[in-house]
Amino acid sequence: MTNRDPRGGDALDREFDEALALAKDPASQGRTAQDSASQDPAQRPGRSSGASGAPGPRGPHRHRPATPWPDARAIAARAPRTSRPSPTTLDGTPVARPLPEALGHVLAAPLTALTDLPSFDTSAMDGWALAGPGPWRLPAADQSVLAGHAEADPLPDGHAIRIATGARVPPGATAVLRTEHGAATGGWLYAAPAHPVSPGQDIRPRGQECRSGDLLLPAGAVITPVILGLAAAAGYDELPTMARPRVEILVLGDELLRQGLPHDGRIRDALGPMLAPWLRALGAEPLATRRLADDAEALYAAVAESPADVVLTTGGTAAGPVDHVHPTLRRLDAELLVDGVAVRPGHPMLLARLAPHKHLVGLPGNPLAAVSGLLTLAEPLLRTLTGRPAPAPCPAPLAAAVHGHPRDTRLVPVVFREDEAFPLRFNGPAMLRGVAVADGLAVIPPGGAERGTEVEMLDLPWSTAWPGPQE
Ligand SMILES: Nc1nc2c(c(=O)[nH]1)N[C@H]1C(S)=C(S)[C@@H](COP(=O)(O)OP(=O)(O)OC[C@H]3O[C@@H](n4cnc5c(N)ncnc54)[C@H](O)[C@@H]3O)O[C@H]1N2
Ligand code: MOO
Repeated sequence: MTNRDPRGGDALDREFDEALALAKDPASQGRTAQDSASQDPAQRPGRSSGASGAPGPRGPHRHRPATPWPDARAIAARAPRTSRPSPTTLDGTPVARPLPEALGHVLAAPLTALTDLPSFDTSAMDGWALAGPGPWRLPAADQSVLAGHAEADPLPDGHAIRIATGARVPPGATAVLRTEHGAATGGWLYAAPAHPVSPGQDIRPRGQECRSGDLLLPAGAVITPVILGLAAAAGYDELPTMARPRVEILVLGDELLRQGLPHDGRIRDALGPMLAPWLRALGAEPLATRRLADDAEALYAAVAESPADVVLTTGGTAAGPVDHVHPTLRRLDAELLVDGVAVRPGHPMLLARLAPHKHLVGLPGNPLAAVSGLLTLAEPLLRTLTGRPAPAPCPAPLAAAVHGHPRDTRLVPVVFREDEAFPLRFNGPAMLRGVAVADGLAVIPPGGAERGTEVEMLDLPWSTAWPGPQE
């Protein structure tokens, strides 16, 4: 929202530089934001969650005590658990989806095999099914056992018959001889001397991969194309999936244009196009992306009336004259679970409970700060709501030293090359240029990290399937 304090993202950099200077000043060493706030009662919270100890939505922002970044993520991941009857689906009922529609959803129940796989003894190669030691007598007519046909007649000892890959092996057959390893002459089949036949060779026995009832996948697996294939092979026509949390995106700001070039102090909305597909990749169902003017009443009505499980706002989180998110939350008597996070960029981000089953994530307006809020608060919240497991930590060594903030965690876009994470330029709070080419975001602890230090990495979810049509 442009018509307020014009500090914006550059102010962060100034604040950051000031903070670095402060950190070098021995007189200020060790004085934290928490300390500053505890000396100033005006900074203390209004209504806030006991879970987080996060401050309320009042007061200026510069020295507001912020929730440490790891705690903020943990609070977001826990938030739905305290208010939902079941951790599996939004109302506890799985949604059955036909296989073609199940891609990218989360399995709501373990996937158990409905059949043996293979479901019959099958030939692994094109060649001959044979019984006992050779040579083997071939049928008078040119007969073959083909895939997809009923079981062939039993094969007597000393006999062979042509067989195709995937065909049912006739009863009595003891092995399959590959076409290239045998010779048929004068009604007899001979194995090449270099390829003597061993019992069971090139027969896939029934149940080799699984028996009916075997556990193939646990509940909580994200359904990939391969899982669709496995489920079909195992006899499924539809899969039980978790209900997806519905998300409504409210993009705030009079200055935002939906098309064309920036002009007259107005800029393009960079978040509207990004958020719905990103949220879909995180397993949510975006209901709508609404652009709202800087109007307190419009925001109040939109949040109060939203049918979504999660309302996601962008902009308006700070302390400017048209930053309406905090006043709106106060008016709705929302419970602030996180109000400001000790992370750069993105520190004004917030998480509130509007009702037992309805949460609001407030992302800052600066685009990289919004990405930071998405990964810090929306991702763990949606992970719990969708029943997805927490990603396994995958730290990587930094290919270069990264300056840290004295108190706050930093999230820095990186690319991976030869097992090292290379920090990218263009990582300012208002910039998407770095993160657009990034493989992930490095989590830089307060104080920074030297070259070679292993730091946590946040994955970008582009490898995840995208359920449903794109907006
Ligand atoms: N007095 C203070 N001012 C600010 C603080 C603070 O602590 N005290 N924090 C700064 C930080 S850090 C950030 S981040 C921003 C967050 O501001 P808001 O969430 O209120 O966002 P806006 O003011 O609406 O916008 C900030 C900036 O981002 C641009 N913007 C907004 N929406 C979009 C969009 N959809 N696409 C592209 N760009 C967008 C907007 O034009 C502004 O330039 O507050 C600082 N101020
Ligand atoms: O500067 Mo703010 O950190 O962009 O979140």
